[in-house]
Amino acid sequence: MKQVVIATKNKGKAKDFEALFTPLGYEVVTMFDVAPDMEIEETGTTFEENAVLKAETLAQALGKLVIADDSGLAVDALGGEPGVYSARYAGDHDDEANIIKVMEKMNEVPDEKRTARFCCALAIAGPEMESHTVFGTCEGVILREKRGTNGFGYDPIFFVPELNRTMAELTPEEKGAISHRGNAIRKLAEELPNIM
Ligand SMILES: O=c1[nH]c(=O)c2ncn([C@@H]3O[C@H](COP(=O)(O)OP(=O)(O)OP(=O)(O)O)[C@@H](O)[C@H]3O)c2[nH]1
Ligand SMILES: [Mg+2]
Repeated sequence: MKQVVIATKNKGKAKDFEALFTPLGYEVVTMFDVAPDMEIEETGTTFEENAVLKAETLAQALGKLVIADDSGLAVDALGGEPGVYSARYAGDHDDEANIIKVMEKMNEVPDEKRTARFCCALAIAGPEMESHTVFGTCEGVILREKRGTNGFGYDPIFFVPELNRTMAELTPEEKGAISHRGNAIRKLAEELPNIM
């Protein structure tokens, strides 16, 4: 089976990528498989910078084509927070603490001002190419309580108006069809013939 290497250690992301790449005939390989001991510090201030950092670091180590994802939640009423700090907003990769922090900060924010978007920068890097990034978003509204158990991160409080469900109430396939990650992957697929 053809493989696609994703520079991630996030199992939720890996599942999202599997839902998107398996139908195309690709096996998703992550850092757990190819570089379990590697730690890549995310020192960038934008999603794009961090995605390139992750993709180039792993591509260089493996001598292979690699895709990386840097993503997060941008809440309008919080001036775009948690943004690039989404994974470490309250506790490091503590989804529950991160959700509680967002909900507490938004306690006084009325329903019509609770708009937000998920953002995803994907970078593709390899030994014989210039790195390239694409960006995908998904618009939604932050709820006052959690709904659903699928997905990861902030999915249970991210309501998608068109589907009348939270991200955590969608199957991986349904999420992929509308998510920031799915939108970014579709853009990358469109641009691939021009960049390689
Ligand atoms: O509810 C969510 N549904 C999503 O679809 C989603 N995508 C991103 N996020 C949040 O943003 C952080 C990314 O930070 P991030 O790009 O640095 O990834 P990460 O540190 O988790 O893994 P890695 O890929 O860096 O190894 C994640 O941890 C989450 O908190 C999401 N939350
Ligand atoms: Mg990270």
